[in-house]
Amino acid sequence: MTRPQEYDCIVIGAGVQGCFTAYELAKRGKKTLLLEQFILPHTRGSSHGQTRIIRKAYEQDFYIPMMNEAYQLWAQLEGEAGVKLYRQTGLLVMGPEHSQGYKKVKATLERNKIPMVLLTKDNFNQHIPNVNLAEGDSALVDVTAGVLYADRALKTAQDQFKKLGGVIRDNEAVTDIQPGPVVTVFTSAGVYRAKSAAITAGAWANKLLAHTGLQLPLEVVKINVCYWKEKVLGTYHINKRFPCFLLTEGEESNYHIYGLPSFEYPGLVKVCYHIGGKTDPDVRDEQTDKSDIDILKRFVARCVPGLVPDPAVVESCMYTMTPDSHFVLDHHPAYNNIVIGAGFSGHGFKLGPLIGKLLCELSLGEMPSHDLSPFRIRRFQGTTKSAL
Ligand SMILES: Cc1cc2nc3c(=O)[nH]c(=O)nc-3n(C[C@H](O)[C@H](O)[C@H](O)COP(=O)(O)OP(=O)(O)OC[C@H]3O[C@@H](n4cnc5c(N)ncnc54)[C@H](O)[C@@H]3O)c2cc1C
Ligand SMILES: O=C(O)[C@@H]1CCCC=N1
Repeated sequence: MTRPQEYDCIVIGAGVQGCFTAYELAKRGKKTLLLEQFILPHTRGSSHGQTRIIRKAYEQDFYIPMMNEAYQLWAQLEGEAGVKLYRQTGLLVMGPEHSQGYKKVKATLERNKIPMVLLTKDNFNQHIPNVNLAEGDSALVDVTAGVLYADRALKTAQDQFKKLGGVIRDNEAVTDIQPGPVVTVFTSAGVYRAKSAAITAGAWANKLLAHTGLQLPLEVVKINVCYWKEKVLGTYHINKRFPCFLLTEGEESNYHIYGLPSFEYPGLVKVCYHIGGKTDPDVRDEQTDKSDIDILKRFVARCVPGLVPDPAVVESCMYTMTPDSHFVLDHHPAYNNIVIGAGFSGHGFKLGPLIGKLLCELSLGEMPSHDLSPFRIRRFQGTTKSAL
């Protein structure tokens, strides 16, 4: 029998969080193995596709220092790799003026002195043509927000990791984890041992954690990623400075609608619903709920009149939700040398480089460089299942 290969750290799952965790560990000189169940690149998890929104418009203050550093880390990676990963578009935030969500986002931006433009009913269409602001809604623009080139970002993180000597083994599913002072990881193709392991398995987190006797209160949902055709080509194009947009709340569940300008597919604008039907990641496509598409059709017809109100393309992606929609970034409660990055709740991409840095710090037993109390497992007291 061949001896297990030895590493400083094994990262399980090569989505955005695993790629950046592995890259940070390699930057710190650690011999690192990144394991991925599918052949890379793939479209079965949560990190695929060409675009993601980056923004500071959050309801909670604690994301602001994290986002400040995330922007710096994205720029640093662009410089190191000589690749463009971010394009500024601004994010239009719309919602009823006195609603909780809208007020909270506006207050967070104001309190933290984030560049922002408040739009009025009268000047709204000068700035944002071809969009109907709903009756009673207010609007603001988070100026530094924009688009991240998601697939390109993943490839860049993987390439930089490999340049630093990191090893990626794809098409190799982890089948068991044996915790201990040295962690042993069994895959479909071999056995590996390391001083520490990072579990960044996205929608499969609980399946992996079951091997360590832990279950987190995570719910996996399938998101229908919808693209809508412009009636006149270019109306909502990124080059015409059409921004990303987000609805905080409003009539008919509008809280959950967001969009990006056209450019990734010619003539198509991405407009999606932030809620999906429950699914199992191994049989994602058995979830066929399309009730979100009816909500989106009505929104598009009413508020984005330059689009055909029927989706031209529908792709699939998954969110892994926590009960409070904040992430899990923590040590395993029973095994300090296993760290967990999970439950990114549909908004973790923009923070990928920082999450990689934080999981790396946790793996190395260092004090994390941001306050991780909102992301601790113990906040779920009573809802985690442990067989330990
Ligand atoms: C439609 C959509 C739109 C989004 N929009 C935004 C946005 O605008 N802005 C933003 O910031 N975020 C956004 N997000 C959220 C963001 O994309 C996710 O939070 C992020 O991609 C999660 O990354 P991850 O690495 O945790 O998961 P994943 O990308 O799913 O990575 C986990 C990996 O682990 C692998 N794996 C699992 N089990 C095993 C195993 N046993 N062995 C080996 N490998 C395994 C999987 O195959 C997978 O590749 C969006 C998500 C979706 C779906
Ligand atoms: O994280 C984000 O910025 C976006 C916003 C809307 C829903 C999904 N992700």
